[in-house]
Amino acid sequence: MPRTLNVTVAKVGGSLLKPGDVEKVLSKVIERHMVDDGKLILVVSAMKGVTDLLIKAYDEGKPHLIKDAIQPYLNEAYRFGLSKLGSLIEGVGERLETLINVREPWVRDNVVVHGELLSVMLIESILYNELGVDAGAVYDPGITTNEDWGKASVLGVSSHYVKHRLTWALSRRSIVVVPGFLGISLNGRLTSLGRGGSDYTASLIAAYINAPRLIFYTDVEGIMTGDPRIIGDAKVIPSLTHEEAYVASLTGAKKFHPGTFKPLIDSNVNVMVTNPWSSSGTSIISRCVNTPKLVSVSDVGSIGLINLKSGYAVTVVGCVMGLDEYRREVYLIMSSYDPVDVVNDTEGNAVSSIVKDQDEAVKLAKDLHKWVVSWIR
Ligand SMILES: Nc1ncnc2c1ncn2[C@@H]1O[C@H](COP(=O)(O)OP(=O)(O)O)[C@@H](O)[C@H]1O
Ligand SMILES: N[C@@H](CC(=O)OP(=O)(O)O)C(=O)O
Repeated sequence: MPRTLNVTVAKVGGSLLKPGDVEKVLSKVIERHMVDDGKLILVVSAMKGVTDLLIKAYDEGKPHLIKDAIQPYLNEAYRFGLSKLGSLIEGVGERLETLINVREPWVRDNVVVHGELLSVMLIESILYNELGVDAGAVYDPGITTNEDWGKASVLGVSSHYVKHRLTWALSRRSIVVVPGFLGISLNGRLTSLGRGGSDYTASLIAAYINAPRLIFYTDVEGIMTGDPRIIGDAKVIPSLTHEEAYVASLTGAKKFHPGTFKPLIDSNVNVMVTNPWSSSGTSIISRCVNTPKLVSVSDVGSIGLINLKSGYAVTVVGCVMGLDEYRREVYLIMSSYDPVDVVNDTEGNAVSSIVKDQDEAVKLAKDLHKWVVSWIR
C-alpha cells in the first residue's frame, strides 16, 4: 500500500502516565518526534491504575472508587490551572457514579473505557495549553467493533473509517490525540477491546494508514528476555520478528494485548518498543535472528497457545524453536521439572512446558532464562 502521509503513530502506555509525570513524558515524546518531522498520532491509555479502579467500581457498585479513578486527572488539571477542564472531569465523574448503578452489559464497557477518554481530554489540554503544540483530539478514531462486551472484535469497516477520520484530522492539526482500548459498535455503543487494548488500537491505526513508524512508549526500555518482576537480570532484546512478537504477546510479555502484532504481520510499518528516555529499544523486524529470545510464565487459563484448564505455562520464544537442535536443549531443561505436557507452537516460534505449581514454574523460567541469555551477544 502506498504511503499517503509521513505520520508517526506513538502509543503512550498507562505505565508512564503517573500523577506528576504526564507533562514530562509528553515533552520528551514531542521532543523525540521533532526529529522525524511529519505528523503524529498519539494513542493514549488511561493513567496508571485507573482502568483497574473503574472495573472494580462497576463490578462492586462502589461510587467512591469512581472518585478515586478521576482524582489523578483532577490533580493534573488543577496543577496546570486548567479549571474548565477540571469542571469537565468532575462532570464525567458524576455521570459515571450514576451509570455504575445500571446493570446492563453495555454499561460496564462504557464505564471502563472512560480512563482513555479522560486521558485524551487531559493530554490534548496539556499539549495545547502548556506545551504550545498544535494538537487536537479525536475521541472516536473509527475503530468499529461487534458487541462482544469486554473483548469486542474489530470489524473490517474500521479501516475505512480510521483512514477517513484521521486523514481529515491530520490535515488540520500536527498532532492528533486518540484514545486507545475502545471501539464503537454499529449501534453506537462504546466497547472495550480487552486488557492492554491500547497497544492493539495503535497497531490497527498504524496498519490502516500504512504509517512509516509505530512506537510503543512504555516504562521499560523494550521487550525483555524475561518479565523483570520475576527475572532480575532480564535484558532488552534488540529485535524480534512480527511472529515472535505475536507469540510473546500471547504469553503476556510486556502485557501486550494478544491482537497487537496481528495487523502488523504483513505490513511494512517500522515498529519499536522503547522508553521515552532510552536511545535503544526493541525493533520488530521481518528477518529471523538465529537465537532464542525470551522466556515467560503465564497462567494457562489466560493464554491462547495452550488448551488446558489449569497450570502454568513456561514458554521459550524464538524463531529458532522450530529447529531440532534448540528444541532438544530446551526439552532437556524442561524435563527436569516434571512437566504435565510440553507443547510446540505449530509455526515453530515457541515451546511451552506446562507445570502445575507456580513456584516450580518460576524456578524453571529462571533456568531457561540462563540458557536463553547465553545466546545473546
Ligand atoms: N518480557 C517482558 N518485557 C518487558 N516487560 C515485561 C515483560 N514481561 C512482563 N513485563 C512487564 O510489563 C510491564 C509493561 O506493561 P504495561 O504496564 O501494560 O505497560 P504500558 O502501560 O506502558 O502498556 C513492564 O513494566 C514489565 O513489568
Ligand atoms: N487502560 C487499558 C488499556 C491499556 O492498553 O492500558 P496500558 O497501556 O496501561 O497497558 C488497560 O489497563 O487494560
